[in-house]
Amino acid sequence: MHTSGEPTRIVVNGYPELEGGTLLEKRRCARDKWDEIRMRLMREPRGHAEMYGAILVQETELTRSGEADIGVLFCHNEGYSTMCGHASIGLGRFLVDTHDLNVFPRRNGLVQDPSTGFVTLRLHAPCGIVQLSVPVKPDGHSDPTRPVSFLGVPSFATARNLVVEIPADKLWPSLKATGRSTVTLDVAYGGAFYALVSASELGFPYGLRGATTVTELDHATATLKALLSPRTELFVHPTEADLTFLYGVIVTEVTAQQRETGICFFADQQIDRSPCGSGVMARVALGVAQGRLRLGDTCEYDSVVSLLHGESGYGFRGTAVEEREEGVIVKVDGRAFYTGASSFVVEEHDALPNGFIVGLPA
Ligand SMILES: O=C(O)[C@H]1NCC[C@@H]1O
Repeated sequence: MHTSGEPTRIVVNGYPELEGGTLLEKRRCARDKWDEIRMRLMREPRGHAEMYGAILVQETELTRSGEADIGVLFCHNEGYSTMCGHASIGLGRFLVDTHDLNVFPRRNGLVQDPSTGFVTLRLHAPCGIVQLSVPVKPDGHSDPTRPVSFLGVPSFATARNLVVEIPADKLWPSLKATGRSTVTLDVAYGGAFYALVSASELGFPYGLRGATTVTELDHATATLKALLSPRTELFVHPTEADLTFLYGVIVTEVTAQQRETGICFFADQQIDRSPCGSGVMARVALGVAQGRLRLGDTCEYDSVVSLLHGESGYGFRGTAVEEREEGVIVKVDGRAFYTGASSFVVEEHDALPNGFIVGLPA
């Protein structure tokens, strides 16, 4: 499927049983024991450097306790993420539409609210529960004309106005031109940790549509990620050590009243084509912490697709729904579409069984 242009390759069949009682243990098992499957599905020649995947996990500790309907692991060009909004939006439609109980054993337990036409389902992601609301047509299929929405895990800011010194040999031309060698940014969690930095802070006074090249943005965000990642005190999750790492850097730009655009570089400098659902959670939580957004406020988020190709209308909306002690509950909505179905094979004599990515270490 794709969500605002960002792909989700949903693994429905053929993935081995994962060891571990909890979803995070299963995530470790996928990484340590079955990583070649991720490589085969994500990387060239079956995938590409920007491919994204969702591996369905029928049984987790939260499906057993009745708190979730199904589990999921997310994967990308480098490993396994802890949250993914765009894939959750696609999965909402897919799980409503599949009637294969081998794929989704609890499918028949889903209930449609007759007053709204929405089906609610609870996805157990590595960061916690993602509660999806999926619009359904009278014929029982998901409705592609209306957005899917989800309520995410509590989101919060961990650093505001953090000044990062860029070493002279790492400065990029646009920052150099400003005469500055520092960048001020924020860090926030939305199921995964993001550094959030405005385009003008990076030295692009005309914003993301200005003279910016993707290469320069790639260099700037990779530099920030390398400088920030060792500062683990910025990425502390209150309960789970496995969630404690910097996942991405989002370059943001305010384009109108409660409307923003941005480019999210995540994992190994993958560029999210969508506005990044978990990034939207982090951005809304930061907006609340800054007093820019209040509970009930909605902000629209455009993405790289609208920046580069002039498309609009396929962004996400983020709403600050509730403030809890652990963080802000953010509602995100967006639209996903089917792109096809595939079967993949690796022949016995294939010299490149696990694929490769041009430009990254094989
Ligand atoms: O929408 C999201 O949250 C994701 N998209 C790719 C990177 C993030 O995991």
